[in-house]
Amino acid sequence: MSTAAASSPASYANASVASVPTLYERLGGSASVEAAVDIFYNRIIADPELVPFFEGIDMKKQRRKQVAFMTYVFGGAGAYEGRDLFKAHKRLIEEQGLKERHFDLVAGHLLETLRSLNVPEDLTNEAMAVVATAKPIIFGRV
Ligand code: HEM
Repeated sequence: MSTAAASSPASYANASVASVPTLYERLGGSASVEAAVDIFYNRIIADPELVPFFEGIDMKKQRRKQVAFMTYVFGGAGAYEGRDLFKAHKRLIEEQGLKERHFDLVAGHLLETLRSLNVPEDLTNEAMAVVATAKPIIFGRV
Protein backbone atom coordinates (compact mmCIF):
# COMPACT_ATOMS: atom_id res chain seq x y z
CA MET A 1 0.00 0.00 0.00
CA SER A 2 2.61 2.54 1.00
CA THR A 3 4.58 4.17 -1.77
CA ALA A 4 8.33 4.49 -1.64
CA ALA A 5 8.00 8.25 -1.05
CA ALA A 6 5.57 7.91 1.83
CA SER A 7 7.74 5.40 3.63
CA SER A 8 11.03 7.22 3.17
CA PRO A 9 12.20 8.93 6.38
CA ALA A 10 12.87 12.23 4.60
CA SER A 11 9.36 12.68 3.23
CA TYR A 12 7.89 11.59 6.56
CA ALA A 13 9.89 14.30 8.37
CA ASN A 14 8.86 16.94 5.83
CA ALA A 15 5.20 16.05 6.20
CA SER A 16 5.34 16.43 9.98
CA VAL A 17 7.18 19.76 9.79
CA ALA A 18 4.59 21.12 7.37
CA SER A 19 1.71 20.08 9.64
CA VAL A 20 3.01 21.67 12.85
CA PRO A 21 2.61 25.45 12.62
CA THR A 22 4.96 27.57 14.68
CA LEU A 23 3.70 29.61 17.63
CA TYR A 24 4.23 32.67 15.37
CA GLU A 25 1.84 31.24 12.78
CA ARG A 26 -0.68 30.17 15.40
CA LEU A 27 -0.64 33.67 16.91
CA GLY A 28 -1.61 35.02 13.48
CA GLY A 29 1.71 35.92 11.84
CA SER A 30 3.15 39.37 11.21
CA ALA A 31 -0.09 41.39 11.54
CA SER A 32 -0.78 39.93 14.98
CA VAL A 33 2.77 40.32 16.27
CA GLU A 34 2.89 43.94 15.06
CA ALA A 35 -0.48 44.72 16.67
CA ALA A 36 0.64 43.09 19.92
CA VAL A 37 3.98 44.98 20.04
CA ASP A 38 2.16 48.25 19.41
CA ILE A 39 -0.26 47.77 22.30
CA PHE A 40 2.56 46.35 24.47
CA TYR A 41 4.70 49.51 24.16
CA ASN A 42 1.69 51.81 24.58
CA ARG A 43 1.08 50.07 27.91
CA ILE A 44 4.77 50.25 28.90
CA ILE A 45 5.12 53.98 28.24
CA ALA A 46 1.91 54.60 30.17
CA ASP A 47 3.44 52.86 33.22
CA PRO A 48 5.16 55.41 35.50
CA GLU A 49 7.58 52.75 36.82
CA LEU A 50 8.75 51.81 33.31
CA VAL A 51 8.62 54.99 31.23
CA PRO A 52 11.88 56.45 32.68
CA PHE A 53 13.84 53.59 31.06
CA PHE A 54 12.54 54.60 27.63
CA GLU A 55 13.40 58.30 27.87
CA GLY A 56 15.35 59.32 24.76
CA ILE A 57 14.70 55.97 23.04
CA ASP A 58 13.35 56.09 19.48
CA MET A 59 10.13 54.14 20.06
CA LYS A 60 9.52 53.56 16.37
CA LYS A 61 12.86 51.76 16.09
CA GLN A 62 12.26 50.02 19.40
CA ARG A 63 8.93 48.63 18.19
CA ARG A 64 10.62 47.40 15.02
CA LYS A 65 13.38 45.66 17.00
CA GLN A 66 10.84 44.05 19.30
CA VAL A 67 8.78 42.81 16.33
CA ALA A 68 11.97 41.26 14.89
CA PHE A 69 12.82 39.67 18.24
CA MET A 70 9.34 38.25 18.90
CA THR A 71 9.09 37.02 15.30
CA TYR A 72 12.29 35.09 15.89
CA VAL A 73 11.54 33.66 19.34
CA PHE A 74 8.03 32.62 18.33
CA GLY A 75 9.47 30.68 15.39
CA GLY A 76 8.61 33.04 12.53
CA ALA A 77 12.12 33.80 11.32
CA GLY A 78 15.32 31.87 10.98
CA ALA A 79 17.64 34.49 12.45
CA TYR A 80 17.71 37.37 14.93
CA GLU A 81 20.02 40.16 13.85
CA GLY A 82 19.56 42.48 16.82
CA ARG A 83 21.85 43.02 19.76
CA ASP A 84 22.30 40.31 22.35
CA LEU A 85 19.70 40.92 25.09
CA PHE A 86 22.34 41.05 27.84
CA LYS A 87 24.29 43.77 26.02
CA ALA A 88 21.11 45.64 25.05
CA HIS A 89 20.05 46.01 28.71
CA LYS A 90 23.47 46.30 30.42
CA ARG A 91 23.43 50.11 30.55
CA LEU A 92 19.92 50.04 32.03
CA ILE A 93 21.04 47.67 34.80
CA GLU A 94 24.30 49.48 35.59
CA GLU A 95 23.16 53.09 35.26
CA GLN A 96 19.39 53.15 35.61
CA GLY A 97 18.65 50.52 38.23
CA LEU A 98 16.85 48.00 36.03
CA LYS A 99 15.76 45.13 38.28
CA GLU A 100 13.96 41.81 37.84
CA ARG A 101 10.87 43.55 39.26
CA HIS A 102 10.78 45.75 36.13
CA PHE A 103 11.06 42.68 33.95
CA ASP A 104 8.03 41.20 35.74
CA LEU A 105 6.07 44.43 35.12
CA VAL A 106 7.00 44.30 31.42
CA ALA A 107 6.01 40.62 31.21
CA GLY A 108 2.70 41.53 32.90
CA HIS A 109 2.04 44.11 30.18
CA LEU A 110 2.68 41.49 27.52
CA LEU A 111 0.26 39.12 29.24
CA GLU A 112 -2.46 41.79 29.39
CA THR A 113 -1.76 42.72 25.76
CA LEU A 114 -2.29 39.15 24.56
CA ARG A 115 -5.42 38.85 26.68
CA SER A 116 -6.80 42.12 25.28
CA LEU A 117 -6.32 40.67 21.77
CA ASN A 118 -8.25 37.56 22.77
CA VAL A 119 -5.29 35.30 22.10
CA PRO A 120 -6.34 31.84 23.38
CA GLU A 121 -4.99 31.07 26.84
CA ASP A 122 -2.84 28.12 25.79
CA LEU A 123 -1.07 30.25 23.16
CA THR A 124 -0.68 33.10 25.64
CA ASN A 125 0.91 30.69 28.13
CA GLU A 126 3.24 29.38 25.45
CA ALA A 127 4.30 32.91 24.46
CA MET A 128 4.85 33.89 28.12
CA ALA A 129 7.01 30.80 28.68
CA VAL A 130 9.21 31.81 25.74
CA VAL A 131 9.50 35.41 26.98
CA ALA A 132 10.40 34.16 30.51
CA THR A 133 13.56 32.65 29.02
CA ALA A 134 14.78 36.22 28.35
CA LYS A 135 14.95 37.02 32.08
CA PRO A 136 18.14 35.14 33.04
CA ILE A 137 19.76 36.33 29.80
CA ILE A 138 19.01 40.02 30.44
CA PHE A 139 20.29 39.78 34.03
CA GLY A 140 23.41 37.84 33.09
CA ARG A 141 22.49 34.65 34.91
CA VAL A 142 23.33 32.37 31.98
C1 HEM B 1 10.31 40.68 28.17
C2 HEM B 1 11.59 40.94 28.27
C3 HEM B 1 12.31 41.82 27.29
C4 HEM B 1 12.59 41.59 25.99
C5 HEM B 1 12.23 40.35 25.17
C6 HEM B 1 13.29 42.76 25.50
C7 HEM B 1 13.75 42.91 24.20
C8 HEM B 1 14.51 43.96 23.76
C9 HEM B 1 15.10 44.06 22.44
C10 HEM B 1 14.95 43.01 21.34
C11 HEM B 1 15.78 45.22 22.40
C12 HEM B 1 16.56 45.79 21.20
C13 HEM B 1 17.97 45.25 21.15
C14 HEM B 1 18.74 45.91 20.02
O1 HEM B 1 19.18 47.06 20.20
O2 HEM B 1 18.89 45.30 18.96
C15 HEM B 1 15.62 45.88 23.68
C16 HEM B 1 16.13 47.10 24.02
C17 HEM B 1 15.70 47.84 25.11
N1 HEM B 1 14.93 47.37 26.15
FE1 HEM B 1 14.22 45.52 26.33
N2 HEM B 1 13.41 43.66 26.51
C18 HEM B 1 12.82 43.13 27.61
C19 HEM B 1 12.74 43.72 28.85
C20 HEM B 1 12.97 45.05 29.08
C21 HEM B 1 12.70 45.75 30.33
C22 HEM B 1 12.19 45.07 31.60
C23 HEM B 1 13.02 47.06 30.12
C24 HEM B 1 12.91 48.24 31.05
C25 HEM B 1 11.94 48.38 31.91
C26 HEM B 1 13.52 47.17 28.77
C27 HEM B 1 13.97 48.34 28.18
C28 HEM B 1 14.67 48.40 27.00
C29 HEM B 1 15.30 49.61 26.49
C30 HEM B 1 15.25 51.01 27.12
C31 HEM B 1 15.96 49.26 25.31
C32 HEM B 1 16.80 50.16 24.40
C33 HEM B 1 18.22 50.18 24.92
C34 HEM B 1 19.11 51.08 24.08
O3 HEM B 1 18.86 51.24 22.87
O4 HEM B 1 20.08 51.57 24.66
N3 HEM B 1 13.49 45.95 28.18
N4 HEM B 1 14.84 45.09 24.49
